[in-house]
Amino acid sequence: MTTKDTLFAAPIEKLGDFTFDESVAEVFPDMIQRSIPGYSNIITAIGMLAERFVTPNSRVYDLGCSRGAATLSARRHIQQPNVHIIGVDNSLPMVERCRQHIAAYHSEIPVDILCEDIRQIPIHNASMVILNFTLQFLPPEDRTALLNNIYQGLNPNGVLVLSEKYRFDEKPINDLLIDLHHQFKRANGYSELEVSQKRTALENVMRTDSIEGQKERLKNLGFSHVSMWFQCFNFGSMIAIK
Ligand SMILES: Nc1ncnc2c1ncn2[C@@H]1O[C@H](C[S@+](CC[C@H]([NH3+])C(=O)[O-])CC(=O)[O-])[C@@H](O)[C@H]1O
Ligand SMILES: O=C(O)C(=O)Cc1ccccc1
Repeated sequence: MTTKDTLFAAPIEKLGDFTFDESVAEVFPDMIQRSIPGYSNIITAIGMLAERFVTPNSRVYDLGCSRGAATLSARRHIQQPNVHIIGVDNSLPMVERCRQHIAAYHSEIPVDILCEDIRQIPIHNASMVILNFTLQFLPPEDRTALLNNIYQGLNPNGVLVLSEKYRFDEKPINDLLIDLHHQFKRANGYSELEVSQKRTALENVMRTDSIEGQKERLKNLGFSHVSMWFQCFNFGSMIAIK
């Protein structure tokens, strides 16, 4: 059912920028599980947070939903009536697989998966918004506007779950955490070549923020409570409550 990620296993002569194309969408569950430390714990916790924060008659947005792992975790745990989940991703190969995956599980809670840019969609009546490793792929200059749109669309006490790869201002710490992440990937079966080719492919498309900068931005937008709830190496997830 899941295809193994070998996309960077052979030497690639002209290494282009990483994109969420057909080949990435096909191997994505294996790729993300072997690449992001704590990924499955974060998916589980998104379900737990949905159970607590999602209110009756409200919406849940999963922005950059890929194949729908966070959407499904949230949907499994929501107990409230009249909730609608909206997943958004601008990669059609992801969206097609996401729709199939979601249709395979029965639930009373409706889910719409939109193939759109998350910078273009209206957000209203949200009790929960999920950005699980998506904001890091937006151009840095577009991030604050999206977070503000989310803030405006959240109901009082609504929650944003924001998971990201982070950079650290102290060089010895940054180097150490990047190195530990690469060791984690090696332990999950990626070769030195796979790690280094993917790192190069991601260089231009994934520009990381600092934890402090992210927290400050969320506070400045008006969020009442902001906290990291998970960190492993240079990956982490925070909650921001309106
Ligand atoms: N501007 C954009 N508009 C819409 N989608 C976008 C945009 N930019 C990137 N994406 C989409 O954001 C997703 C990021 S992956 C999220 C994992 C998922 N949340 C998970 O919980 O499994 C994270 C990763 O690969 O590290 C991809 O599917 C992109 O197509
Ligand atoms: O693989 C990496 O090095 C990452 O930083 C995480 C990741 C996971 C899936 C797609 C793109 C980046």
